Amino acid sequence: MTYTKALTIAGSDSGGGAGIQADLKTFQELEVYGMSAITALTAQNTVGVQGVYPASTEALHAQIESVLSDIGADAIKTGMLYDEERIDIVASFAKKSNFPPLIVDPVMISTSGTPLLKEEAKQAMMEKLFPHAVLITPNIPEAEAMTNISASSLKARKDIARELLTFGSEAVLIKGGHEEDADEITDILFDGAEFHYFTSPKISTSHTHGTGCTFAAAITAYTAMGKSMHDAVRAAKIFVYQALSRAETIGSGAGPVYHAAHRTAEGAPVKMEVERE
Ligand SMILES: Nc1ncnc2c1ncn2[C@@H]1O[C@H](COP(=O)(O)OP(=O)(O)OP(=O)(O)O)[C@@H](O)[C@H]1O
Ligand SMILES: Cc1ncc(CO)c(N)n1
Repeated sequence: MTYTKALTIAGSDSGGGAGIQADLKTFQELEVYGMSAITALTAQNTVGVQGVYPASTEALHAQIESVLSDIGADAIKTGMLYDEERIDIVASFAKKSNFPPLIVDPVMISTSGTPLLKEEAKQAMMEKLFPHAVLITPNIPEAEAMTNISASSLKARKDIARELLTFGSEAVLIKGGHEEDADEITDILFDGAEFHYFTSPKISTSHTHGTGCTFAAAITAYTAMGKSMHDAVRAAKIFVYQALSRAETIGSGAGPVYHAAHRTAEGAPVKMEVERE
């Protein structure tokens, strides 16, 4: 059997719910061989982030070089990148012509409010990394922070998607998990030609830690398998819906999603619509 392989370049979440740990769990659940390059360690649990300890730039460079020069990857994902120096390292690899499809989850701030990317590195991420990505996956606060457009309406979210696409990624996915007072959640995928809407009921739970990482990791795994972007997003949305629907209490705060839920779950109520630009 030949393995399908994926690499995550992200921060470690000691609590196991987000970051590298969520990515590797997701890859494994989807039978994709997972590898990691750690940008920073976080001391983190369900209550918050107690500390952030960046890996040296030398260590980050060496991890990516080790993995790609020997094992290789069918798709790569980034999560927490911490600062511009570390973005530069990732971009120096991503520039190479044989670099695998890159999914950039533009992680900026933890749910509990701790910065995971330095404010001054935001522009560098947009200008230096987005042009190499097949997909970027901002949530609503990240999309707003990158464009200074309030994402309050569907029209505004479409404008945000159009603006973010100008940075050069092949597609943009605006995630709707932060939608307040909603019964349904819609994620919008835009590739310059079509808007695809993926809608599911909103699950009422406070255990949403790691949804964004898990979603982007599942998209990366399905991309590594060779699915089209639309099919990868659809399959990943089902995976994360199932993981959220089975999230149990762990710790005293916002617990993690349950990555193994798809093993026993039967489907998920995800509706899809498409609209031409
Ligand atoms: N309560 C919910 N019910 C159903 N789906 C949800 C819910 N919350 C998030 N999702 C889905 O989970 C995925 C991740 O979206 P979200 O906007 O929460 O990402 P994020 O904010 O980056 O995650 P994180 O909480 O890890 O920072 C999307 O597909 C979104 O639609
Ligand atoms: C390490 C890490 N990456 C990403 C997130 C965002 O969920 C987090 N809380 N921690």
